[in-house]
Amino acid sequence: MDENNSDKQSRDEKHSANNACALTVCDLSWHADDRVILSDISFSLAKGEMLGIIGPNGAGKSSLLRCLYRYIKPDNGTINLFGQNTSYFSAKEFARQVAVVLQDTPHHFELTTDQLVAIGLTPHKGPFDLTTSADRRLVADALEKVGLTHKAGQVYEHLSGGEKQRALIARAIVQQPKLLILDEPTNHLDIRYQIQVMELLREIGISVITSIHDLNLASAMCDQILLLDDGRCVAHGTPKSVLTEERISEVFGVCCSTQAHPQHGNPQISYFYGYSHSENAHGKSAHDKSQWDGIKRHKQDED
Ligand SMILES: Nc1ncnc2c1ncn2[C@@H]1O[C@H](COP(=O)(O)OP(=O)(O)OP(=O)(O)O)[C@@H](O)[C@H]1O
Repeated sequence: MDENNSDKQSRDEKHSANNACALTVCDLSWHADDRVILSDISFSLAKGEMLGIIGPNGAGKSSLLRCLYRYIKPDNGTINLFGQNTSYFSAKEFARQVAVVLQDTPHHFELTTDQLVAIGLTPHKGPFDLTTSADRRLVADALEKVGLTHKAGQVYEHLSGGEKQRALIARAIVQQPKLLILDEPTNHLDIRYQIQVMELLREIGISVITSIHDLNLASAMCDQILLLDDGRCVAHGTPKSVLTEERISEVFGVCCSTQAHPQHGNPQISYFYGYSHSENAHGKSAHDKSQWDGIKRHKQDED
C-alpha cells in the first residue's frame, strides 16, 4: 500500500513537473545542403515565461523556431509541449496549442483587419460552425489589446508595417495558444510599440518564444535568454547570466559595456562605436579580452 502511494506520489510529482515545464527541447540538430545549421540544442521553458532567442545574423534563430513550429523536421532531437511530443500532434491539435507570428506573411488580398484576426479562430471551429457573438468579442478584444480597434474595417494590406505586425499578434491571441512563437516581432515597430508589444506578450500570460535582435529589449522583457552562435547554444539562462560584456563582445564582435538598468536591474548594454571586428562572429579571431578592456579604459579616461 505504502509502495503504491509513493509510486503514485512520484508519478504526480513528475506530472506536475511536466505541467510547470511548457516546452522541453532535447538534443535538437538540423542540417541543410550538407551543412550543420543547428547542433545539439537543449533547453526548457517554464509555463508563462518568455524566452528570447538572440544571436548574430545566420546564427540559426529562425531555423530553430521553424523546427519548433514544425515547418522543418529536425534530423535529431525531441520537442515536448506540456510533456507531449509535438511530432505526434495532428495539424489541428498543433494549431490549437501553438500560434506563430512571422516576419514575412503571405498576401492577404482584400481581407479587412478584423477578418484577418478572425482567422485565428479556425483551429477551434468545425467546417460548418458559424461565427458567434463570443467569436466577435474575442476578435474585438484582441484588436483592442494591440491598439487597432480603429483599423478593424480597413483592408489589412493597406496597414503600415507596424500595424500589420500588431494585427498578426492579435490573430495569434485569438488562436488562444499555449505557446506563442514569434520571429523578430518588433522589427517594423517604433520604440513605443516595441515596448508595448513586448509588454503585451508578457501580459497574455502564456509561454512565449521570440527571436529578437535588440539585446536591451531582450534584457528588459525576457525571463530567459538563449544565445545562439553558429547553430550552437552558447548560453541559456536569465538575462543577467547570459548578457555579459565578454560574451556579447565575443559572439557579436563588438565592444560594449553593461550596467544594471535603473528600473529592472538587468544588464543594459552600451556599445562603443568604431571598434567592431571587421570579420563576422564565425570568421573572427579569438576574442582578445585585454584589447576590449584597453579600449574601454581608454574611453573612460577620455570621458
Ligand atoms: N533551407 C535552408 N537551406 C540551406 N541553408 C539554410 C536553410 N535555412 C537556413 N539556412 C542557413 O542556415 C543559417 C541560419 O539561418 P537562420 O535564418 O536560421 O539564421 P538567423 O539567426 O535567423 O539569421 P538572421 O538574424 O539573419 O535572421 C544561414 O546560414 C542560412 O543560410
